[in-house]
Amino acid sequence: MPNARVLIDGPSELVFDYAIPAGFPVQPGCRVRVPLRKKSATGTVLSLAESPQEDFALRELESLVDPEPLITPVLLKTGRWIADYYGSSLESVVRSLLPEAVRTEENSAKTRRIAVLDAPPAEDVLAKLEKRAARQHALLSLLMHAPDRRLAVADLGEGSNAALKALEKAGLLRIETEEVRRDPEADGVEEILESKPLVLTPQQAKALEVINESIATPGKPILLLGVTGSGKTEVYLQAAQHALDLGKTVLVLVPEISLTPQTVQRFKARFAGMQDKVAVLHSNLSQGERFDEWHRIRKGVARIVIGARSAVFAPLPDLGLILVDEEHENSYKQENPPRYHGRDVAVLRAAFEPCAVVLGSATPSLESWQNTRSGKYHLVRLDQRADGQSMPLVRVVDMKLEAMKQKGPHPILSDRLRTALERRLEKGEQSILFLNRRGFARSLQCPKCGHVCQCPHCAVALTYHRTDDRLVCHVCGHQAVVPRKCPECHDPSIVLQGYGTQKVEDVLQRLLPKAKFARIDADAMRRKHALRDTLNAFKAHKIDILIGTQMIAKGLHFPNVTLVGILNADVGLHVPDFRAGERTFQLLTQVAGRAGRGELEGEVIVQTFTPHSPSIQYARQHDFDGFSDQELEFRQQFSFPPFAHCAVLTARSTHERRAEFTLQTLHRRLLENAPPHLNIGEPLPSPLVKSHGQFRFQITLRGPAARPLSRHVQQVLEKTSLPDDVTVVFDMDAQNFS
Ligand SMILES: Nc1ncnc2c1ncn2[C@@H]1O[C@H](COP(=O)(O)OP(=O)(O)OP(=O)(O)O)[C@@H](O)[C@H]1O
Ligand SMILES: [Zn+2]
Ligand SMILES: [Zn+2]
Repeated sequence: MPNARVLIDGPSELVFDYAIPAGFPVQPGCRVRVPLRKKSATGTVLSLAESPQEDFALRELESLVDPEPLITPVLLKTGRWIADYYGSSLESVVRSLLPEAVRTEENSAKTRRIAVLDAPPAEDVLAKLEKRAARQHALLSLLMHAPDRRLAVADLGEGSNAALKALEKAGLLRIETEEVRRDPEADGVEEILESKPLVLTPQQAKALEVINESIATPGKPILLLGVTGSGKTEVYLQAAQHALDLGKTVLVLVPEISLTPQTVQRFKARFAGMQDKVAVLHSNLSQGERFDEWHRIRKGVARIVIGARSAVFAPLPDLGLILVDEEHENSYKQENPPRYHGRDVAVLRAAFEPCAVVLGSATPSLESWQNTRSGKYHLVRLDQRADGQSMPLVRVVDMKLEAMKQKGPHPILSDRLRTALERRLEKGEQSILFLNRRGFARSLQCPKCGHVCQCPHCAVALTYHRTDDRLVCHVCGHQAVVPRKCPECHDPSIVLQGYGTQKVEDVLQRLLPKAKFARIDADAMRRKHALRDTLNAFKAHKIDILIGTQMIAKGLHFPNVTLVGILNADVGLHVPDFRAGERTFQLLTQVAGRAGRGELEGEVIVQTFTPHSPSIQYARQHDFDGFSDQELEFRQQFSFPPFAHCAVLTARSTHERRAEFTLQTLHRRLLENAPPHLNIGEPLPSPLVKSHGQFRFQITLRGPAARPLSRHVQQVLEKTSLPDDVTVVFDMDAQNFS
């Protein structure tokens, strides 16, 4: 007799085996009620298996919570693959498959009572009631004229209960219970106008045809490489419509819901006619809303689901199409267990379903690109802008020369960019200024001794925030007062180095006093709806110049923007990560792509201290092929992805020595019986040596095949007992090397 292995709900990750009573239709993925100590609890069946020891009697399952398994067989299969590939516990995977809100019973469906009139009452009954029971008569008349002859009891007024009871007893009406959807959009202030499909360009039509064929007969994953403004979104919309027309459902993944308001908006607008069939899964849904949306999806009521990474597990039945927008974004990689890559899981799920899957980007990841070269993926290109506009002209300004000219080490604005901004103001056109923030914040440095104010917990420079005159750590949030003199040498002339978006805004305000500015960065966008409001104001041309960080690089479309300035293009190049060049190329191409998206021609000005770096030069020429050719050569030469799988093993502890020692032990064991061609790096301090009060050491592993690498590390971890105060993290296909 097999037993059921059950993951008990609750934070403690308990897993127990239970005997299955005869005739109980239990399957993996079922929700069950089980005895636990002296109480009963709920949980999820992970698997059915013979227990190794038969000598003690297992307790029996009490009951099934839902008659059918909540986790579909395809998702359970996907989950097992994730657990194996990424070296995560199956429990952590099940937690992703069934969100907390769905597993907790308190969130059970919300219901309300409805009075239903199946048929209008006979004339004489009505007449009698009119004389003897005015209240009952009034209720019946109300119901007779209500839509579908149904009314919520709560809407009938306080004093109606007795009358309702009497009518129900007399068999004149029924009271039934109905589920109420906790609708996250219910208080929606946004009015959505339905958009109509556009007539496609020949390239778009060809792309749509390939996708539609794949919806009918799922085959290889499709990589849609379309330059910025080529109309990828329109292709997604029409492909989604096609899948719906065939009675199938659609899953749309975006990098982050809050950062892609325009993409989400366009899906809402196109499917405005069936708004109750669209589910948008954001991170700020209440538990009740999440519960309801999940069940609407599971039952097939919601036909299109839009969400970030974790929506890849949305339990859509009859899935016909998965769209992964901006597939190159590293926010698809989950940085907590299970550390899966949402795009890769989407491809896998599509193979299991089977259904069509489309990965779209203007700057595909080199992993996906290499998959088209090796024939694993099908490549479809859109190499022209949909509105026939040319790609914007990109000029590169050497800031070393500018620094000499302006006689200061950190010029913010070159003469060329300033003149260009002025010209736009005169013509009533809009501009976007982009500031690359990675590793380049505003820090406090002593000009005499060079001391930099650092976070005591993270060993990174603290950033100055003017609004509250404080120093803040951008890793852990630690705050400190601004010193009036250098803590090291007591010199009072301690000064600010570098600049942030605030500084840029101040300088510009001085140089261009007539212009209206707005800032988009994590600080300015903390207020709810701040991003949406600012973007709307920009669209309505209440703002001339928008200044922002990474947050403005994605999917924005403003026809009146003719100038994009990139203030410090090369900052991201100087980080210890083999993808630094790729990231810089992607960012520059995406940001440059915001210019010239309307009738007017666009111009891009890139300020850099390293004007000849390949990432900048290829981005300047909009040359993805050129960039990827030379970058792939470098990757192949040094055995980096996509020619190898790369993983990071990190040990963290508040005790520096213990973290280091643990990692050295693991390193020794990894070297024993290693699979062939596995490259095991030396144990080293992580680039971010200390974070949140913990010291960090790491080993980078590279190997030609994923499974042998992942299994080898898992085997070593299983047979090594770790000290309690050391945490070891295994990150397969790591995206983050800090
Ligand atoms: N067939 C078409 N005819 C006319 N206009 C179109 C067509 N397809 C798309 N457009 C318009 O072209 C503009 C750019 O399209 P869209 O934003 O879909 O491009 P994209 O490839 O998704 O861009 P990005 O990757 O830069 O976000 C939009 O205003 C869109 O409405
Ligand atoms: Zn810190
Ligand atoms: Zn000093």
